[in-house]
Amino acid sequence: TRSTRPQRLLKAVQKNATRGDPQSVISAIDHFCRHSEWAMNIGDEKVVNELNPEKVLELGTYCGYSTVRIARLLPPGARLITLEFNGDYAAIARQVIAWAGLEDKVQLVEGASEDWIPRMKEHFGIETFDLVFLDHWKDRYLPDTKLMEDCGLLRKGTVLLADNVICPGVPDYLQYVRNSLSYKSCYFKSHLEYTKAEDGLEKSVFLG
Ligand SMILES: O=c1[nH]cnc2c(O)c(F)c(-c3ccc(F)cc3)c(-c3ccc(F)cc3)c12
Ligand SMILES: [Mg+2]
Repeated sequence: TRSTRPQRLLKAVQKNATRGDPQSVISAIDHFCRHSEWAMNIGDEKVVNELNPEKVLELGTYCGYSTVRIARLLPPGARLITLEFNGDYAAIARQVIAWAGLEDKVQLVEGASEDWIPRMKEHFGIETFDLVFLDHWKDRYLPDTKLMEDCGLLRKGTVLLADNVICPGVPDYLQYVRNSLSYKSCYFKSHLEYTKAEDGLEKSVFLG
């Protein structure tokens, strides 16, 4: 049967990127998405870099592109936990992360965010996160944010970074973080990855 897009993306990484070189993995995926097939990676334009997180949670791994983008910048000892619901995506992402040589910094967990968020403390020994990147399913952004609050995983200063707040859009989440007294929120206008359509990131700091 015909290969899947994630499988073709992985082949492009293994063909064009250097093992152990995260930047070459990112460039290979960007090239694949610009010149071969669009894929829902956050892309090379939507960027927020002034953060220095030690403990990062990523909701939605897909093929591991943003995982590599974030993990390559983590200092020794810092950790990124990434949750992926789709087993096929998770299998590809594991190989992309390994090709980048970042498996020591990244823990990829296959399963539903709502099942794993309540288990972060007892299963991973994580008290609170410094950064949460929301890039999974638009209908889960708000409930998972409330669940993280209820599980005590957010501390004063934790940054929530949400992709696709315009396209496809997450109106209920935006309304919440922009109107809640518990968040300081701001919008980073950009474009839908590899296209001219508007999209952007919402950065929301939890105030405790
Ligand atoms: O679902 C997503 N999760 C995370 N990031 C995403 C992302 O960065 C995207 F650009 C898109 C997107 C947006 C526009 C479009 F035309 C196609 C896909 C999606 C998405 C939206 C609706 C779906 F039915 C399927 C995929 C996602
Ligand atoms: Mg996205």
